[in-house]
Amino acid sequence: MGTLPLPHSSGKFLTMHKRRRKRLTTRNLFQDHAILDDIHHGLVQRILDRCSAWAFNAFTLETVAGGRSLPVLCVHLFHWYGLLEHFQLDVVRVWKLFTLIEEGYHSTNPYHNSIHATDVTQAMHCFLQEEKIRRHMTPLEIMASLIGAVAHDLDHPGVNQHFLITTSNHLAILYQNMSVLENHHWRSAVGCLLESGVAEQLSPYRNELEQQIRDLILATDINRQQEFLNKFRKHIDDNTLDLRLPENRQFILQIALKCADISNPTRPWDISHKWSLKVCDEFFRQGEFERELGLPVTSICDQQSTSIAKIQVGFFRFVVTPLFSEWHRFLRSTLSTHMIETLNSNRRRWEEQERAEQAEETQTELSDAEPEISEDEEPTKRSSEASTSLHDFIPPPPPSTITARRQSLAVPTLESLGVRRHSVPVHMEIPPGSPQRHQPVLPRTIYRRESLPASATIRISQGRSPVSPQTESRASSGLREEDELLHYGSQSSVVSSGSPYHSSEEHPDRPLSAENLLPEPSIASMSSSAAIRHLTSVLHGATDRASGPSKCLTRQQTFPPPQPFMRVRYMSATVEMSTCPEGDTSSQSSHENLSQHQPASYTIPAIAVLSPNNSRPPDLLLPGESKSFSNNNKRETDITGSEKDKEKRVKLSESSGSFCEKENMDPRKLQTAQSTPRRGSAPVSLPLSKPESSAGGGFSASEVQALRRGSVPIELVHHFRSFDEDNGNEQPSSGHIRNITPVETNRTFWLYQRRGSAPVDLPPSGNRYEFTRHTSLNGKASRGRSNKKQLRRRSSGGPETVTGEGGASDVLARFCAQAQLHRRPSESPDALLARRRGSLPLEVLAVGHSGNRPHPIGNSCLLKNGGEYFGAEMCKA
Ligand SMILES: Nc1ncnc2c1ncn2[C@@H]1O[C@@H]2COP(=O)(O)O[C@H]2[C@H]1O
Ligand SMILES: [Zn+2]
Repeated sequence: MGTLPLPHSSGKFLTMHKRRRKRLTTRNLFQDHAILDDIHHGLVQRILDRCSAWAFNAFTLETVAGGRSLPVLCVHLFHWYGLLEHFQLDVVRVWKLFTLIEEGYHSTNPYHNSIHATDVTQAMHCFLQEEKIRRHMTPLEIMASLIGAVAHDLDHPGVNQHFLITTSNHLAILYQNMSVLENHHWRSAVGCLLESGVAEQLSPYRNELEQQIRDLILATDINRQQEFLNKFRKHIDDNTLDLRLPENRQFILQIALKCADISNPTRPWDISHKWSLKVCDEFFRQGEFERELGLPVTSICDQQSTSIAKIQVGFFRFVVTPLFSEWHRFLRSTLSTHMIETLNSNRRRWEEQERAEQAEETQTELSDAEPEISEDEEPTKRSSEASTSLHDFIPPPPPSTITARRQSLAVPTLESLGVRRHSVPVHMEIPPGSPQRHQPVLPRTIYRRESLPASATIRISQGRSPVSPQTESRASSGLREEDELLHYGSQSSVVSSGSPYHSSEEHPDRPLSAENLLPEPSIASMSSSAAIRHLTSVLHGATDRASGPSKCLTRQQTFPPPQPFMRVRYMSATVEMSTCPEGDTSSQSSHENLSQHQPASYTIPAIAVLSPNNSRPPDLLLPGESKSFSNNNKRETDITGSEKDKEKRVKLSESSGSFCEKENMDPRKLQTAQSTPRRGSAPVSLPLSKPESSAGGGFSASEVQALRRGSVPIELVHHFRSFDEDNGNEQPSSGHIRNITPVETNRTFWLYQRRGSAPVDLPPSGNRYEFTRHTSLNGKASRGRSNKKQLRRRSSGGPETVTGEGGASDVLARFCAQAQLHRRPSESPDALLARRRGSLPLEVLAVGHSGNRPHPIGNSCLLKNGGEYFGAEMCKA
């Protein structure tokens, strides 16, 4: 057997440090004047005001927040719960934390992107508001829940654990095939906490916080569904969930996050449907990767043999309904009743669609001449016809899994070494040099054969290959060989010595490489063996040290350091900030390593400059009377503390100088820009002449149209109409849009110039530009990037662009009117132009701009207004 010149493990693992970054939001608009704003402040506020409603639409928030729904929602919630005040957190660091998390999501994933994180976090927030839960939770638990929810899929590569194991991805090796993704998500979350400096501010609580986040994120491993469900059922049966006990609270939060993670089927149909399409898009994309790699295609990822409706019916039936039934049994609330009803109604719609598809298929089959099916083809055909089964979603654990389940990062046992699963199909005997390696030479059945322990390999290869009579009959009943084989340990972990294909060190020529086939090298490329050793030692070292959260593991330690310029975008002032304040000497070598790449100092986002005071608005405090909150917390609400704080932040802002406008620019151009500061979101080529006087000293509509770039996507109008209808509000939507609470002009942040939204290198406005969506089905658009200058949306698959035709001008006019509202009376048009309003005076939106008073924990305000939770039917009822 010759050696195959395959790309071996020197590939870069492009995860958080080097993925394509979100770009500035620029929407598609085929009009002479660019009239789109990054952020629609009033709309953002309006959505945030209703973010406790189950009808929440994360896609809409993503659109109106200019692709920043994640930090906008999270900072808002942190403030709303009073966590900033309670833990004396610097809002700048908190903003940075959520920005890092947002950046850590792959915007190219159709489903596992930052909008999913926003959605899950909002669902978690709704659950935290449930009376049964709310009254027991401590601030630390609330904070852990929010961070756990928002980071629960951080740096998700858009393929599942099975794919990572099959392609011997270094993460699978690092985490020994156990909750591979979930382990990675929580380690990445810890990295963000450290890098943002929030961990430093939380040092008294850090161990506990990290532990809670870990428990929460690891619980989202869908492979552990049955384990949690059984335990949950038993608790409810025995009535043993006394939430005064911390361990019970932790367990309920785990269940809550699991529910939040798969709550999309319980959302109103239009939202739920959209999520269904997105998740299937991602499944099918993985199926394409598998096919390209010549791997057996995972059944639910095989677009040729299944359908979206089939997947949904299976998922609703086998995964969501069992969990939500128990969740409802536990909560017995209006919300849980509503969720179950919506789930059932959505499920009926998918079942209907599935029936229609089947009827169509039958008709086609009847009208076509039936081709003869050979014996060999039979199983494939049958399996493709079979409906989705439980094990397509949740592989059954091996018998010993529940009791002997290995903790993440546990040292492998001899037994586990003995049962290592090969990462190639056991029947696949393709010589290393063969060009067939990269071709789908296997008969395209859905049988997975790659995950066998050595013993099983032998047994099966000696038997009637590839399908035993038993499995054949299972296949015809919708179950597959893989279901059987999974009992050999799909969850059994592995570190590997036995496998000829395992270690990149011993076998640099990998039998299969995804690296050169996949458009996103982040999915499949491998770390070098040295890197793996290093990573493992860092992680194991960290675990061993504290048998808990690591003190000094930063993202830079886990992966190569971020390129410095990537951070600059978010910065305007520079402060010295140690990434590892504890200075744990045991990890010094890693730090030394890193320091070579790391910039000596960290910077803080422009918001410190934009609004020095908004980190602690006086009206948004956690209620002192909350009993649970007084536990183990040293709240300082005295004036001295506040003053000190203010001073500290003002200092930060002073040091920032005039950099505040430049976070959206290519840092290489910063210097030039300093002398010619940008002036907001108008296209740079737009002549900024002073308009003729108009009535009331403002702009005429056409002038404003020429000057503003903002507009609102048409579908937002529909959204607000339907949102209000859903919530039993009869006011027409146009009225709502006109009545959006205007930004209060006396707010501090209006004193600051807005941050621009037009990329500085935008070509002159006379040209027509090509705008592209960031993602498309199967990410193809993003793969075939041309050299042309393209403006990409920052958001990933949020609701779409607006063309500015027809109704858009109407909407625009209203927004122009709003623009006038925002003016200060004495302000000249030039001053208006000079003021920059876009790019998120971030928490300003979420915090400073809040029209409503908060609903702190312990306050039953939201529950009183129960209609806010639900859609129209509930309200009417
Ligand atoms: N509507 C859906 N249809 C099918 N699978 C889903 C759906 N929603 C979520 N999932 C799956 O459930 C998993 C829950 O954990 P993840 O978010 O990691 O990945 C999710 C998807 O794989
Ligand atoms: Zn998820």
